[in-house]
Amino acid sequence: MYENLAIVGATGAVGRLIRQLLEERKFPYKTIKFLATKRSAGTEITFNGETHIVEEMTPESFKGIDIAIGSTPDEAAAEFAPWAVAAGCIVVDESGYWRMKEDVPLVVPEVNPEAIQNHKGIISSPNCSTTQMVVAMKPLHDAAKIKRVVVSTYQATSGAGVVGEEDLVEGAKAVLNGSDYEYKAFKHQIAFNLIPQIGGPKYEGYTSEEMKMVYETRKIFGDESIQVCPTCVRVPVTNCHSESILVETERPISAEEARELFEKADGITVVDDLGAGEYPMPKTCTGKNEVFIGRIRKDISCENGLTFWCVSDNLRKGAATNAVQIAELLVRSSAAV
Ligand SMILES: NC(=O)C1=CN([C@@H]2O[C@H](COP(=O)(O)OP(=O)(O)OC[C@H]3O[C@@H](n4cnc5c(N)ncnc54)[C@H](OP(=O)(O)O)[C@@H]3O)[C@@H](O)[C@H]2O)C=CC1
Ligand SMILES: N[C@@H](CC(=O)OP(=O)(O)O)C(=O)O
Repeated sequence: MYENLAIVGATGAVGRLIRQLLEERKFPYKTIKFLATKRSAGTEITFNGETHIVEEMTPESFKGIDIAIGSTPDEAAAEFAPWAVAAGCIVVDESGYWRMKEDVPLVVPEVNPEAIQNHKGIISSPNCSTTQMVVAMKPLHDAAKIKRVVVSTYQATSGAGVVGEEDLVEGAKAVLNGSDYEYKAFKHQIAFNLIPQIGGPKYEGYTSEEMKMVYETRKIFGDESIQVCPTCVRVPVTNCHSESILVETERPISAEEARELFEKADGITVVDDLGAGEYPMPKTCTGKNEVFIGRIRKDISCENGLTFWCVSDNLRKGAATNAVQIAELLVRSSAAV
């Protein structure tokens, strides 16, 4: 039984939502502790009506813990996961640090739930832009094998954590007031602007965020032949990542067939009526756990192409919801033993 939980990075943008989701989904537990850095140690958190005090994470924090859900920066994840595993705990990690390591399953429950069985103590949750894209790809890939994907992202500022959210709001106020504001999460002004760079240079002019979409997609589908060409852009939207996705499949898929496949798929909601002005938008998808799809249409430039618009809450399905779903899979698998 997995009944003793630790939430690592409990005070961050993703950590706050993990707490909320565990409450919303009535996640079963006996004990729970909330960990962060010295900066937040001592902060009071109310969880399921009880007051908890945030503790500073140390190697001893994981004694007696069965599952730790981590949403910390990469460096902290690199440090704490081995401590937790040594203490006999299973780590569900949100950071980028463990995702591509051998022996670490990279799991999206709607796509490859079976992969959790191969864990050796650490299970990773993918990058937020990758997660919503692979949920959308799954029914099309099953039906007609996706050979190639061209994706452009429109990523919200909450993707850069609590500081990213503040930068947009405070930066916009500064522009409107004519005052100065020093951006903390972004290299350029994000208010009333777009930034076509997320992450540092990584490969052949692509950024680290873009290459995560390439490598993680292949690992999740267990298919190294899938070609992905991404462009990741930061936009002045507080929450929800949007993506324009074009897939090329082995056999042609009509818009009608794609709509049916999406409608039947786990974790997808179709909102698609161009005439009525209905399609997913960040404003309507924020606070929801699904991946929303609209603007489904044939690629008029290519016989086997299909294109659509995809929006999802990056802090929920892109991070916290996916991690909590993985923890739920673990709990279900332990109950089945
Ligand atoms: N935001 C998003 O859309 C997504 C984020 N992720 C990943 O999730 C992780 C967290 O992101 P996010 O919530 O946005 O980031 P935030 O900066 O908002 O929060 C970071 C959290 O980690 C804690 N932390 C930092 N260093 C340590 C440490 N050494 N030991 C213990 N706790 C530490 C912080 O504690 P303190 O309050 O004390 O500083 C805080 O609770 C990152 O790896 C990110 O890449 C993944 C998918 C999507
Ligand atoms: N980099 C993403 C969010 C994120 O944290 O991704 P990752 O977990 O891969 O570092 C964004 O800024 O929108």
